[in-house]
Amino acid sequence: MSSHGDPIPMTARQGGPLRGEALVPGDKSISHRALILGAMAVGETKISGLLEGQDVLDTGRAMEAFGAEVVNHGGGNWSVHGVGVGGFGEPDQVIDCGNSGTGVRLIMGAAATTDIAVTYTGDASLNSRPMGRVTDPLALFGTRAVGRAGGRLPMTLLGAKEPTPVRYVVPVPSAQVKSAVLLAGLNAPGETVVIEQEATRDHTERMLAGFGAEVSVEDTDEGRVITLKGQPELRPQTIAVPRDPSSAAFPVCAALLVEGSDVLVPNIGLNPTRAGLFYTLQEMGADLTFENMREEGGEPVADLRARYSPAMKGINVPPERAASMIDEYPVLSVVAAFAEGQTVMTGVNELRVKESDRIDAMAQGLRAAGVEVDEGEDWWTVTGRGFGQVAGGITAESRLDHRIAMSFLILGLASNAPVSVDDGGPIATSFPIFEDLMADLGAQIERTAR
Ligand SMILES: O=C(O)C1=C[C@@H](OP(=O)(O)O)[C@@H](O)[C@H](O)C1
Ligand SMILES: C=C(OP(=O)(O)O)C(=O)O
Repeated sequence: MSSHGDPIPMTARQGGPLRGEALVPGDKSISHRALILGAMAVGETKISGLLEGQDVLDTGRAMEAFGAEVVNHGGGNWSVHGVGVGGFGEPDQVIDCGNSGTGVRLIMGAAATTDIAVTYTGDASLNSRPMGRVTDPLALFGTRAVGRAGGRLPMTLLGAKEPTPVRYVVPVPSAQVKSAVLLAGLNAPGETVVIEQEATRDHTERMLAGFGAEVSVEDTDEGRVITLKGQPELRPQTIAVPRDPSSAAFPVCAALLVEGSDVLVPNIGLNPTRAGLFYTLQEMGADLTFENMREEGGEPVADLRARYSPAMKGINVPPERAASMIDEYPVLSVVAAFAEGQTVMTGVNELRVKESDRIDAMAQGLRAAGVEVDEGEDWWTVTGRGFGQVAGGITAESRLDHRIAMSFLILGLASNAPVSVDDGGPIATSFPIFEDLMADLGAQIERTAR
């Protein structure tokens, strides 16, 4: 994958307005889940609009290593011939999940309750991220894990021989942890119960129900209680993946910041557990509208229209909204740099354990670009300089983190001097068409000579 290869330095600079339609690729979270549940069903699942980013391709290869047949029919159409719950075979090679936390954590869960030994690894970013948050609950099923110090990859998981169902209160707001436990629960007899205190993205619950599992969700004083009946036969599905709101965030924020812009981003998944950024931008005064609201495949979708919005103001982003926009804080911090007044972001410790420490990565680059940023362990603030007042003129480190690379390039489209990133390679993990899509809108982003 490109983030393993030579760095791809890139530079963004001011140009004319951004205009047109931005057809962003399929949702990354839903794409991973479609491949994994397809591999756990009996028969052929058909997927259209699959994200063909490296993270998802790595998950597809992993499903093949477990014995599923994964076929690319072209044009975003894929099929997965599954081996059934409990049908995973032992891979004869290490499972390399590249840069993807979602990939490795969900796959660990899916394989944890089958009696096979699996070794996982990833790139330097993934191998520095904590896996104990997943292997701790998987141990309750009877799975054993041996990895590097601090629960880091590479790591081998010995699947439970006789899995027992689990009741688990998720200690951090993480859809990856919740999903790993639910996927492990699929091959445990009886009921697995997962309780989350803060609602996180619910694609796993929705898709499990779609594949015919018995799954119920109840809001109680203890939190959101998800109950799954183990050992179902999953029925293959036809899945149309909606476009990714987390990718849409980049052309949307660019349009808000670049003078004269008017961009339509059609058919975006607006699941409420994902849409927090768009409500935050509206509260800041963005000219952002949801057109043609509708339901598709059980998920709310709309066309987003974003226009240049030079009167945005900083706000306090409520901590209870964090999970619904967790991947969007880096690009929000860029918008906040142009707004008037301070933007306060609290309840965001999780940002420190993503592909990079995202608070530190954005704070360092924004400060170098002339923006005041203050931070604590689980909060940060950006003091907006106003439109036309952000200096830029930096080269930011992307730290093997696609969202950091794209966020700094968006900064460069509106700052006074160009902004470069040392490596745009990681962008291909989630948004492989980013450069072409932005160029079609009129953005001045180019690869720079090293
Ligand atoms: O479940 C998922 O698909 C994801 C969950 C989130 O991670 P956490 O579970 O670590 O919050 C998010 O950051 C990631 O991009 C995708
Ligand atoms: C955090 C992210 O992904 P993952 O955890 O799957 O690596 C992301 O895409 O922003």
